Amino acid sequence: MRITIIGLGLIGGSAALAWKQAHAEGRFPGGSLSITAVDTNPATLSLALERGIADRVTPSIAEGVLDADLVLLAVPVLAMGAVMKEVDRAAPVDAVITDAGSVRGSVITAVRMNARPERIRHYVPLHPIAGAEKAGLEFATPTLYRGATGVVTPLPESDLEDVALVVDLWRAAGLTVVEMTPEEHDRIYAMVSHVPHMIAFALMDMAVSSPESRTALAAAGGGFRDTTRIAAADARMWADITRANRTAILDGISRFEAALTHLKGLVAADDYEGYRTYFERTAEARREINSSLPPVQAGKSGGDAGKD
Ligand SMILES: NC(=O)C1=CN([C@@H]2O[C@H](COP(=O)(O)OP(=O)(O)OC[C@H]3O[C@@H](n4cnc5c(N)ncnc54)[C@H](O)[C@@H]3O)[C@@H](O)[C@H]2O)C=CC1
Ligand SMILES: O=C(O)C(=O)Cc1ccc(O)cc1
Repeated sequence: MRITIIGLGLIGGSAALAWKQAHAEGRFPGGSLSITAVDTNPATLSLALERGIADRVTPSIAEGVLDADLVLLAVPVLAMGAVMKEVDRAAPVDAVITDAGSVRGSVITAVRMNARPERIRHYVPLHPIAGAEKAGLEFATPTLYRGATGVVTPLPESDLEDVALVVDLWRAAGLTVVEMTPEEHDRIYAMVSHVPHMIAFALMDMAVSSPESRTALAAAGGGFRDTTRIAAADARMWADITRANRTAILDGISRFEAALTHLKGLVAADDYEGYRTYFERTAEARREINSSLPPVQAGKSGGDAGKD
């Protein structure tokens, strides 16, 4: 199988490494494997060749997708439409297209607007819920996806064989795949990923705005570090996600404000029983995440998308 990855950063590079490893271990579902990398950053392409992450590299999308069986779009979400336009012009008409973007609704719309209608049958969006606060190929690792969840959001037109192929490929990289509708995906990831990032950014802003910030940050313990780790994430990526999922993020921020206002009220009233009960409830909910339940089979569209 000839895979072309457009955007060989943390996500695209880790996918390449994971698939190469699966292939070396005889677990790659697509038979033979050859990876072509396309990236606008020449240093990334040099590194990809130097480390054997890709077999071929090119800055040209047209050249990179010419004979592709499958194309993975792993560029920032607001770049997906422009990239798809170039892919559409040059890729074989039956090439499977998938994208790893963090937002579904607006990315799917951008892909639809920039591809001929018959291509959409071969388009299978799948968002790996694995990453880090570090961007770029230098941080890519073959184990990034191991044990993580992936969310596939097939379109009404999606070819079922293509859906199964994309799911199998990501499973070989280590993901457990669940299925959601795009709307469900964007609401849920606003709540468990996008808004938590907004809160981490705001928490950092609060800390650095304090006159005592230097002393405070140097003296902060694990709790502050844990809750703000993701504030170090890539600014361009998060600006793109914010615009692309703005409505759901605004709704999530409002719900967070309501939760914080409720807690503030308990503290203001010094309602000891009230806030103790509140902490008990949230602690119990948080501990449940640790009890290693299988990934949530979200959505009425239903459950585990792949076949076992
Ligand atoms: N970083 C994370 O934790 C996660 C990110 N994602 C999504 O995956 C996608 C990629 O994110 P990362 O790999 O983290 O970013 P990254 O910044 O590490 O990599 C993006 C790569 O795309 C290249 N690029 C940008 N525009 C391009 C274009 N027009 N044509 C070709 N190459 C281009 C950049 O040079 C860079 O190498 C984004 O859509 C992001 O929302 C999904 C899951 C997790
Ligand atoms: O750094 C972390 O813990 C993350 O949560 C990474 C992440 C960022 C964006 C996504 O779309 C999915 C995962």
